[in-house]
Amino acid sequence: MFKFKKKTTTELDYNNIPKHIAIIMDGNGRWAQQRHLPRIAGHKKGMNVVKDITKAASDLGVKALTLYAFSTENWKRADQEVNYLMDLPEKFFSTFVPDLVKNNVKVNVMGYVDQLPKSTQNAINNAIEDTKDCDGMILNFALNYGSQDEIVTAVQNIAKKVSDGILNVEDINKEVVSDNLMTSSLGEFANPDLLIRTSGEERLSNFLLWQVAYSEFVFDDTKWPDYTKEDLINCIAKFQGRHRRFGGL
Ligand SMILES: Cc1cc(N2CCCCCC2)n2ncc(-c3ccc(F)cc3)c2n1
Repeated sequence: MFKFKKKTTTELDYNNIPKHIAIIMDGNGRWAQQRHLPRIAGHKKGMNVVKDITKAASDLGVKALTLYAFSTENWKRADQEVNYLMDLPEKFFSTFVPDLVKNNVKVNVMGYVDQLPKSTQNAINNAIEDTKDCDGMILNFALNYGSQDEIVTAVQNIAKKVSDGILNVEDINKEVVSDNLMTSSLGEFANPDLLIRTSGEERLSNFLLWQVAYSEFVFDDTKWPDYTKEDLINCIAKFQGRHRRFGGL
């Protein structure tokens, strides 16, 4: 049931650290279930792993780290679990903002934030304000996010610009679409170089569908609550071990 990991030291090429890493932090519920704990115990442990991996990624020189924290589909879960999850951003920032500032990490949140509880929105806005002058790694939380909704919203915004005479139909291209996605605030780091999904599932689950067109995917069997800096390094090593092509030879 519990796999003991062989300690290995992996050498990374620090000239080829993926600039933007996106992570689907999966396996929290199953981690708790295997230990006969309530699901929220997995989320609680998972939040502490977010802190560890944020620090690890920043130390490794990652420029942007996107974490899939809550999808638009997660509202279907039990009320008790959703209520607990909605408190996590506040809990995270109440203890971690000083560390983020110390590590020069800038907070960004993408998703339909206006649909979240006001207390959650306030915690997010305060953290964004407190870290706005940080110019190190961007910690980008996907919260109440869904890629298909994101694309529909982008199409609606572009159509409005055309009807308002701001944009001509023939001027709509890939850059215009990208500029209207929620990741546009990440600038040159909008598209992940590496997408990691933990706990062995090999699905995108409506995450960054447009942005991952040329990303490398690494699926790690480790459940998120057990994920460590060593696991992140191993995933980056797999990324570095692949010959990356952008559609060319
Ligand atoms: C809903 C949710 C769940 C959540 N889990 C812990 C990580 C595993 C995935 C599920 C549970 N975490 N962890 C951190 C946040 C968070 C989100 C936004 C923000 F601005 C600051 C922190 C979070 N949010």
